[in-house]
Amino acid sequence: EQLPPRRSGNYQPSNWDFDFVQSLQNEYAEEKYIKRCGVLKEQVKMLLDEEVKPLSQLELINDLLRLGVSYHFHDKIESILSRIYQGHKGSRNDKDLYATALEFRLLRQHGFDVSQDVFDCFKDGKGDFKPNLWKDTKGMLHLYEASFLLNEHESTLESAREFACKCLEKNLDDKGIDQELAILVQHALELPLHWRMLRLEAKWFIDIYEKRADRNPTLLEFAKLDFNVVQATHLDDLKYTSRWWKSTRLAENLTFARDRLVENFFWTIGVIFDPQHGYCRRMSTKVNALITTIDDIYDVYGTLDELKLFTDAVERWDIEAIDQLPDYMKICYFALYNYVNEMACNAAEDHGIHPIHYMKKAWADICKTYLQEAKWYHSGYVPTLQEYLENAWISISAPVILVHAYFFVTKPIKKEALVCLDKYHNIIRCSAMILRLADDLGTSSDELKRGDVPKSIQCYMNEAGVSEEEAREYIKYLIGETWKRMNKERLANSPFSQTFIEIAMNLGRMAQCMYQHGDGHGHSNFHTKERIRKLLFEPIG
Ligand SMILES: CC1(C)[C@@H]2CC[C@@]1(C)[C@@H](OP(=O)([O-])OP(=O)([O-])[O-])C2
Ligand SMILES: [Mg+2]
Ligand SMILES: [Mg+2]
Ligand SMILES: [Mg+2]
Ligand SMILES: [Mg+2]
Ligand SMILES: [Mg+2]
Repeated sequence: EQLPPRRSGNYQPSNWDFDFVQSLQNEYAEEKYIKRCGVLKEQVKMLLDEEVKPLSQLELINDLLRLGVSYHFHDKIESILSRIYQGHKGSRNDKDLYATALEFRLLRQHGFDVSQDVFDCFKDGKGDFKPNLWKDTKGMLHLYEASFLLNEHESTLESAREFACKCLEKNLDDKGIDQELAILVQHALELPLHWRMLRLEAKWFIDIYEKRADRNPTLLEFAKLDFNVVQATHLDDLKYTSRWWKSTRLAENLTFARDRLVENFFWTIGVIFDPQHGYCRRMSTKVNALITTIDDIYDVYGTLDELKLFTDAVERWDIEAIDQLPDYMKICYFALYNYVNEMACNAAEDHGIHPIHYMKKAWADICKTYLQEAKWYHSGYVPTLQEYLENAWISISAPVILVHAYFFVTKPIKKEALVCLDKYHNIIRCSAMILRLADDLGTSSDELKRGDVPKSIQCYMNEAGVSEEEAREYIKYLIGETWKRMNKERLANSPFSQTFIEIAMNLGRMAQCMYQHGDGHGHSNFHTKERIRKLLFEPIG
């Protein structure tokens, strides 16, 4: 019978074509720069050794973190923070607000479970923060940033965030505010440091640091050179994935789907920028590209009957299932089956653990949630927010992304971690929820225009009878609530490595960055193009 007209995502062709990507050059891969970087790194290491005052040590560590070079000194930073943590544990806090907040944030950020009670000395008899603190803009700024490291039920940090927000917004209006501080305050109020994409933050902060009167010239040169050397590594990874994407021929055969190789790679920069993890970026880009294509088959192009066939084929994970599929699905299923099996083989270890079980389960799980959304769409059913989210934290693809990333960065694989992968451990659920909520804030307007399942915003509007503006505020509130749970996961003794936990948290950060100004992925907008140019195509001068 006459097929219903297929929807379209009205997606534009890719901003960057294959030849452009392959033509990109970056001189910072040359030996002379690598050597210079090594010399500067040793000099910066001595800076760390020479600092003896705890506050100076913390300030230097904070600069290293924000400049994006702390990954070079991970062990040294850990030992300095551990000594500070042990030294101040249980003793009465005699530092000013700025030092207290800076120490609290750095310790929590590195997994030290320092208590929120360190802030009690800044509260009055009624338990509120002392009003005379609001003039201390620098202290307020660091209290604000520290408050985002809170776990659930930490009321002191909740009130710290509210108090600091109010004071900082008021101080911004104050003509007398120090201009350098005002820039830091504006940046913080836009998005707290804890939620920011690390590479973008490094690029931004290097510019700020360059203008600081107390900058250390060696550290500045090192930060700029390291940023460029890392960028050269990323460019090699991008070129590899671009050749792979062309070889799949998915973009030319499935023209209804998003052709977003560079954006799919850009996600991996946000997830894991460390130069040594190029393999993870290359493989994760393949996963992202497959997800993007399959997501569009379910969201845009497939009829319900076709989608049931595809879902069944993925659940069976059997190349024979390809015969039951329509031609356009055959191409995609063949690519999924081959590339995932290939990645599983490469990740397989000798002690009899084969990743394919976990990888194919993740794909079956996501396709089932995709099918559920398609059924809701085609029946016109509007789920409650709860019903929608129980399905959508999986359909946003974070479990697929993180299960695969686990095998790309973990050697040897730990058996107890595999159980946590299989049942999607909390750190995966929190990361997925943040990605979902941020994605809906950024993409749901366009998705609804072309036709898609009602997203979290629309489900909440329908259920609570509120305006879109109020629903969006509520979704942002839920992102904040989810971060509290994710912060706790960092401190809990999880079966996962710090690297994997950072990957999960960075996926949430990347989502908030990608969708900060609307849909940065599908209709890659000005901000995404700018960010990709700054991070991937343009060395720091
Ligand atoms: C990498 C991703 C997070 C994943 C594939 C592309 C995305 C940007 C997003 O695409 P979207 O169509 O917005 O997902 P959904 O809303 O259809 O679940 C889902
Ligand atoms: Mg296209
Ligand atoms: Mg592209
Ligand atoms: Mg979609
Ligand atoms: Mg979808
Ligand atoms: Mg979306």
